[in-house]
Amino acid sequence: MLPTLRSACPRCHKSIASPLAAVVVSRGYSTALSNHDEDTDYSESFTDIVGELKRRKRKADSKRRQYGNTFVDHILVTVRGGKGGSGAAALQATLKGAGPSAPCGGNGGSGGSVYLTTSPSLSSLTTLKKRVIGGQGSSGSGAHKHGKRGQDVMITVPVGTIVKEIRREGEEERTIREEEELDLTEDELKMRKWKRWIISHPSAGGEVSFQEYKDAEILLKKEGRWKVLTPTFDQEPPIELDINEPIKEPILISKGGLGGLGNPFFNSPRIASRGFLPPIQTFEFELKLLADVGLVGLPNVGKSTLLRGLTGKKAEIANYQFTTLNPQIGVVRVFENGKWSGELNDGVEIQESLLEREIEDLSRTLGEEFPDIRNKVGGGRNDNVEKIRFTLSDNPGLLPQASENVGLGHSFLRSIERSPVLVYVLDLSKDSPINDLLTLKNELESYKAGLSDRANIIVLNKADQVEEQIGKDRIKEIREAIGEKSDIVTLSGKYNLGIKHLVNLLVEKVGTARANATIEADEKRKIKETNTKEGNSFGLKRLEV
Ligand SMILES: Nc1nc2c(ncn2[C@@H]2O[C@H](COP(=O)(O)OP(=O)(O)OP(=O)(O)O)[C@@H](O)[C@H]2O)c(=O)[nH]1
Ligand SMILES: [Mg+2]
Repeated sequence: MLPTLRSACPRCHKSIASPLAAVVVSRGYSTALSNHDEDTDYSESFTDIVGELKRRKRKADSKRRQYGNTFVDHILVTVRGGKGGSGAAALQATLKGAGPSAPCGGNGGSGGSVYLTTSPSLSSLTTLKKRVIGGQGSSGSGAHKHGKRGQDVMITVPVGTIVKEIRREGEEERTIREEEELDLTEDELKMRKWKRWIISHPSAGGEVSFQEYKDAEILLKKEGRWKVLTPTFDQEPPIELDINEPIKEPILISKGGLGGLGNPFFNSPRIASRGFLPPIQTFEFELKLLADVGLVGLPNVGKSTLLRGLTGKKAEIANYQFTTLNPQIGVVRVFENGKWSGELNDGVEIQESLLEREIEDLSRTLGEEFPDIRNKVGGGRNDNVEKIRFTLSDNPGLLPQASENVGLGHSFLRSIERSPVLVYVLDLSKDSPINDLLTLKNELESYKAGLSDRANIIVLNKADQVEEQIGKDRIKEIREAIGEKSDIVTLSGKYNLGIKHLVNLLVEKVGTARANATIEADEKRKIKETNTKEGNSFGLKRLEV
């Protein structure tokens, strides 16, 4: 049953029973509105929407052809803070014969740093660049003008990302290593090093002398500005972060280099120093989605619709395969009165997202309030006391041979593997949902032994589209194939029917999974404590001698 929502035609502003009807008109199905002007062509005003539909379908198709390159859950990123700008060796302009001009070179600006933060809108590492470099500080110039600071750069990741620094190498070490192969004299090596860190202006008074360089080095060392080697992992442990909750203050992972000093700082006006080049760090980013419940199903069976019905989160829904390209996580809040966060008013249909957007666009055009498609639980917010809250991930559709990395393949299986409760979602309106179930089981099992049994809730969706007897036969067939060990829930995600039973089952399974996890963690802690007492903190028992 479609909801009856009041709206009006965008052209003539005549009242139409439902905005859905207006959309139907827009697509040329004018028979649906027989009492409306027949010679009016409404289709033009919606061509952009139809175009958008085509564009999205093309996008989904091309993503599918890329065989899973869209969901990135593991990536190596090289990061470097920005280089500091150089100091300037400038002299103040003086009148002819007025004596020596004073040094007036400004300092270089320091380089921008690289920070890490989280965003709730991300559910993949796709947006990460492979190289991230802080902005370079600009050089100082005459008249004591200091250079500008380089721009900071932010790396944004989803919650659930593990970040590990796996390599760190400074420019200085690399140069020293290369020089070792050149067979240079000590003086030559010294001169090369000075030239790396000091800018000299030999224009007036011939070459800059050894002594001038030496003095500059002593001064820079005194100021802590002489380039020291990058600390190794033993000296300064690598950065390791397990991001389980949103980051409040961005975390610094790579500091920008200090700017160089201008010539007023040195004994010789012909000398200034260069800005620092921070070391290159390689980070490994891995996304582990932290959902209590994972939905597993072939494409287009209604997983995203179910996520919406359970969580109220606006997941992408459309009637073509691979609408969902990245896992989506929503929070299911279940209240003491039996309601849950995504629960809708009775009879309200969960729309395909495009259709929903059309309705909202129409309301916007007409300056009306948005139709209340996503009603929240109950009227008053304080009516409900929360009983349990858990997360649920809607995953991209699984394809046969996913375990051999076909479709979104391994990356997606890796993420569902982490959910302690798995739910198979099948389309009951298809001829043989049992075959789909066997395909899913087979893929999970081939990926990891025992994983297929973890999914012990089977959701048979789209029950509204099946004749009663045919539906019963299909359910019977599935029950016979799987035995009594799994729960079967027949429902219609789209029309919000039968979901309550699923919510109750999920509450029970998530509760059990959490209790088991607590027991396991307790046991591990106890073993660790015993081992620490008896042996050492690495869990190795001390041998009796
Ligand atoms: N009749 C009916 N249609 C449904 C039901 N659930 C979902 N649909 C429709 O099925 C189509 C696919 O739904 P989605 O929720 O996008 O399916 P999905 O499994 O997330 O698809 P992918 O993201 O491509 O894997 C949409 O047109 C939904 O409106 C249902 O219970 N009954
Ligand atoms: Mg989907």
